[in-house]
Amino acid sequence: MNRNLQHLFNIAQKPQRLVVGLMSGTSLDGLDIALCRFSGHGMATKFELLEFTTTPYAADFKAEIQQLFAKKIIGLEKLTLMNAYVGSFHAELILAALKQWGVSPADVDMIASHGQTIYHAPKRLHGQAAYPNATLQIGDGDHIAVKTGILTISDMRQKHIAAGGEGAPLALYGDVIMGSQTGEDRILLNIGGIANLTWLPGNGNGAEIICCDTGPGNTLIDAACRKYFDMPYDEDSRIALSGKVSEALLDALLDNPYFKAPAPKTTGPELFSIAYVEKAQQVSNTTGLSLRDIVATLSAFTVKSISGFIQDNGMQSVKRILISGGGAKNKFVVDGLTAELAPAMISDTNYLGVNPDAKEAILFALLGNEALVGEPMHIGGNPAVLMGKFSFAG
Ligand SMILES: Nc1ncnc2c1ncn2[C@@H]1O[C@H](COP(=O)(O)OP(=O)(O)OP(=O)(O)O)[C@@H](O)[C@H]1O
Ligand SMILES: CC(=O)N[C@H]1[C@@H]2OC[C@@H](O2)[C@@H](O)[C@@H]1O[C@H](C)C(=O)O
Repeated sequence: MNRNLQHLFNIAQKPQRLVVGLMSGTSLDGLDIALCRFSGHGMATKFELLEFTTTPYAADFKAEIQQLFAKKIIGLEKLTLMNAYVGSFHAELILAALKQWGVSPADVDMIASHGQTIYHAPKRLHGQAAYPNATLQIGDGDHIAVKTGILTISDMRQKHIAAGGEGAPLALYGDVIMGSQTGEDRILLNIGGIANLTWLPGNGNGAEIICCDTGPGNTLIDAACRKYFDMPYDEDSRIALSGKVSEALLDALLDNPYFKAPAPKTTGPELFSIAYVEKAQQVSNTTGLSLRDIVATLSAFTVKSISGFIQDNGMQSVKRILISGGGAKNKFVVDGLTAELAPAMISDTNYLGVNPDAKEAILFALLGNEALVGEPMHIGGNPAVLMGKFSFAG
């Protein structure tokens, strides 16, 4: 047997596997690196998070990504260079993390890499009938595999699209495994740049499970903090808590067909950008609003788009909401959700033994494990496919 196939076969036969999961999200705050140990697959998956770190991106790297990020028109040379560069850079960050943890690359069975989303274009956003749903993550897996010497799986979203999905949210497959609880209606809510949630009804009926992007999470709050306060984000919601919500602007922000479209649906900063906010300000005659009131209103927008989705989609019986992602630290948002969705109990995914900051990196490690040893999961009408492309080190 060819040695690469033999290597795959050997790893798939092991009772346990060490997998590094990577996530670099829309917030561009850094690379999340999770070292996990897996056994089993599907609903019988057992995993343990052994190590986790977020390696922050330096300002110049962020600026380079931002030249491409969510932009309709960019330089093709820059894109080509960055595809290779991001893969190679992520490999360096993984090697540094492994060194710090005292783990030899030879002991890691697989890296599962999300890559960096630079453009997300579901049909509802690009609106071009002849073209399918599309999404693009850069940071080629071959560069990670060759530089680290570790088998790498990457580019997970394309198969989801090929099988009829929008390429997201892939959280569905991990949330069903990590969060289902017979007898309790639950929601797993990730508040990253974009917010997404998975509805897990306690009756165990897979056909009723919904996984969907609800709209902006932190992306607009972050963009306003960058633009108006020269700060990367609203730490501990200090700015929002010092401002006042403008109901007129909030109504204008919520007035978009995205919020009325049926689930499942996905979105990104391609739609929810500062331009979106400025247009809503014009429509609602609120261009004179104080900068603090804008941040307060954008924070309320995150709350209302999440709570509105839950109320409009028949999830009012939810007993427990478990939050992950950086938005779990946004007091304004969490308090707002608690008030809107009472009497649901709101906490974070520590309740499940899952570090809320690491959850998405764990998800990609889990999807890699599924691709290697699992079977396609049939959850309602969602694509039932094993996702990702294998890159061999040699
Ligand atoms: N102490 C804090 N107070 C308020 N907000 C915070 C705090 N810490 C982090 N955040 C928010 O969390 C964001 C980072 O979240 P996260 O890492 O989950 O995003 P991401 O993974 O890039 O996004 P996505 O899931 O959309 O890909 C920051 O940009 C900030 O908005
Ligand atoms: C295209 C893309 O990168 N989408 C991200 C983004 O960040 C949050 C939300 O939008 C979600 O749909 C998705 O990521 C998570 C990990 C997912 O697929 O579940």
